[in-house]
Amino acid sequence: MDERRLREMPRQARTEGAVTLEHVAKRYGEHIVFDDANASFAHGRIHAIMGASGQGKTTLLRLVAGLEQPDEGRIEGMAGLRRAAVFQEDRLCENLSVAANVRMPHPGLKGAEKQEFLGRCEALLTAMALPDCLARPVHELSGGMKRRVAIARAVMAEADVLFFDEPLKGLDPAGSALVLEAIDPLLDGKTVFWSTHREEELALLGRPTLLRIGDLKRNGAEA
Ligand SMILES: Nc1ncnc2c1ncn2[C@@H]1O[C@H](COP(=O)(O)OP(=O)(O)OP(=O)(O)O)[C@@H](O)[C@H]1O
Repeated sequence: MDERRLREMPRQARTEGAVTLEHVAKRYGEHIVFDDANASFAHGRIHAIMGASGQGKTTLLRLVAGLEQPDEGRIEGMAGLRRAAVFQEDRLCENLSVAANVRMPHPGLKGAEKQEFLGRCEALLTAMALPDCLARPVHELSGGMKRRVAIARAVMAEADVLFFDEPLKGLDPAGSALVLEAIDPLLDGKTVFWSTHREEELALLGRPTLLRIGDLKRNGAEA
């Protein structure tokens, strides 16, 4: 990987405070996902959200991201913050090139700035073992390659808060380690919500705070 180049990438300022959940309830019909959830997630940290399938990891991320509203209670600490996400589906535009996809959050980039941005994307994708793919249409890529493009797009977006919902799904352990090593400098100082059910990702994430979603259902949690 081109370490020097990655380290030149701009970093976000650390944000003070926390995202808090206060007495949050969320139901789908009769199904109660959260009853009285209370939690605090410090800004500028990586928060690993762990739990078995169906426990509510995606629901939590969607609530904090503002894509769903709680039935009761409040979520504070997100006002005015820029968000980017990798959800379980890649949500890439299949007929567009990789370059066009990673540029989507930056529609105003032109000329030298655009070239400089694409140079940084190329360095990041190369570090993820995806060299020379910027010009390729996304529909030509494998599932694991698309995952990495979706992750690159999110970390290259100028977001304060990043949501990753099982982002390494479908990647083997070596590929997962490579991706995490590559994006690590770009997560610095950002508030990151990272959902997974794989314990081994915790070590790869460095020192994330850990929320087991079962604890959120039972009681308050602070991270
Ligand atoms: N739009 C919806 N309508 C009805 N039920 C839903 C909806 N979204 C989620 N649920 C239910 O809410 C519960 C929590 O779902 P969620 O997707 O948050 O779990 P998860 O922990 O992310 O699971 P996985 O690891 O499988 O992605 C599940 O029982 C699910 O069936």
